[in-house]
Amino acid sequence: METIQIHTTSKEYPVILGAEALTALAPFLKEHLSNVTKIMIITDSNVGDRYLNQVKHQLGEYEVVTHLVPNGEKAKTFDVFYDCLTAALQEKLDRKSLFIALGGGAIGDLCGFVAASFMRGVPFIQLPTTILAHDSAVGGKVAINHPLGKNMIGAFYQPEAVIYDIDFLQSLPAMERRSGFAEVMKHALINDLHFYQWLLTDIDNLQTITTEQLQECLSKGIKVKESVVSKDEKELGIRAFLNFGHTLGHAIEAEAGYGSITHGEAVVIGMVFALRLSKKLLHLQFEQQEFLEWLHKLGYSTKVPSGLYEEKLIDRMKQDKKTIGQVIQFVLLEEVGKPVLYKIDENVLLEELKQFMKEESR
Ligand SMILES: NC(=O)c1ccc[n+]([C@@H]2O[C@H](COP(=O)([O-])OP(=O)(O)OC[C@H]3O[C@@H](n4cnc5c(N)ncnc54)[C@H](O)[C@@H]3O)[C@@H](O)[C@H]2O)c1
Ligand SMILES: O=C(O)C(=O)C[C@@H](O)[C@H](O)[C@H](O)COP(=O)(O)O
Ligand SMILES: [Zn+2]
Repeated sequence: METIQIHTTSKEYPVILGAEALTALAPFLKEHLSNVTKIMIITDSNVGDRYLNQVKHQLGEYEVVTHLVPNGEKAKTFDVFYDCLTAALQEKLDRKSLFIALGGGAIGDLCGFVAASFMRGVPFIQLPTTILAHDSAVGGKVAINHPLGKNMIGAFYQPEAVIYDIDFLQSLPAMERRSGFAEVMKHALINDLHFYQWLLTDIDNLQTITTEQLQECLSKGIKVKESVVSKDEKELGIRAFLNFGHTLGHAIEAEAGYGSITHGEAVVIGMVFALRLSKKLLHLQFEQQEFLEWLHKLGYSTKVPSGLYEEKLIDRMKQDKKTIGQVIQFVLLEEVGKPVLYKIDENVLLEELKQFMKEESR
């Protein structure tokens, strides 16, 4: 088991990562949150059916209630958010109560926002169950979606701890492995050429990846994230680099309908496009073909899903949180490990996107 300490301006907390990390939960509560009155676990049925009893067993001496929400992106809606708050009030949670997010990024984002809002803020702990959550559980971005844009309603609100038991990852379906691994690639590409090269040479199958390799990927990814959020918790500057691949990725998710493509699979398409722009506009030296072949071998599609239109995607990008005064901004790379935020003219972007969608659909 490994502990990675996250330092942000508002809070410091540990990520406890490894096999059987769940056993660290009760000792953590005893040491740091000894006066907890009640615990509400927010989870979904995919995760709850498999792991809820194990978690409850660890919490034997506490008063625990569970609130079940829809699986996946359907959890990040106003209605579900409202229902969580209603359940918390009905269960008489108070300011000394604790929320636990048991699940992937959707559960973490929702539960974190519930915790941030309930009585103006009560503590929460993240128990991630997906690869993707090495990203989402760290750094304190919590949010729900609006039909007009991804993660539009939310807060920066840090957890008390992230307890990341990698035994939970064994039941992840292939599509969710791909989704999560996309954020591992992102962390490598924006921060560390050696990390990227190691991924490219050592990881060729996400189903047979070893526990050691997986833990190494998660640990390295979390350290990249820590190095960014410790300097810029609220995205006043460099935190935007963590949005590499997301300008187009989020537009695809919203335009396709939340949940019809996984977050990571949309981000992969966004990264491919951002790398292409980086080569064209910033003369990035990068073996794009090698990257594409690796992605295809791992099972990713690098095409924008059919039925989506360039103009509509551009409209979505104009509502991206990085867009200021209607000017779209992309995270591009000058080099692998050297990201920049780049303002891009809408007409240039439209032409590039048209070309990309034409070539990638061949
Ligand atoms: N806050 C952040 O910084 C941040 C970072 C990246 C992504 N996100 C958000 O995270 C969300 C995606 O998270 P995700 O990829 O973890 O997906 P998810 O939480 O939607 O989970 C994906 C699916 O896998 C199931 N599942 C989860 N764990 C499982 C397990 N161990 N075994 C079997 N099934 C399991 C879930 O029930 C769900 O159906 C998106 O909404 C994205 O916007 C947030
Ligand atoms: O932590 C961040 O900052 C990120 O950008 C991480 C992203 O992987 C994540 O998808 C995040 O939720 C996107 O944030 P948003 O502000 O663009 O909604
Ligand atoms: Zn993301």
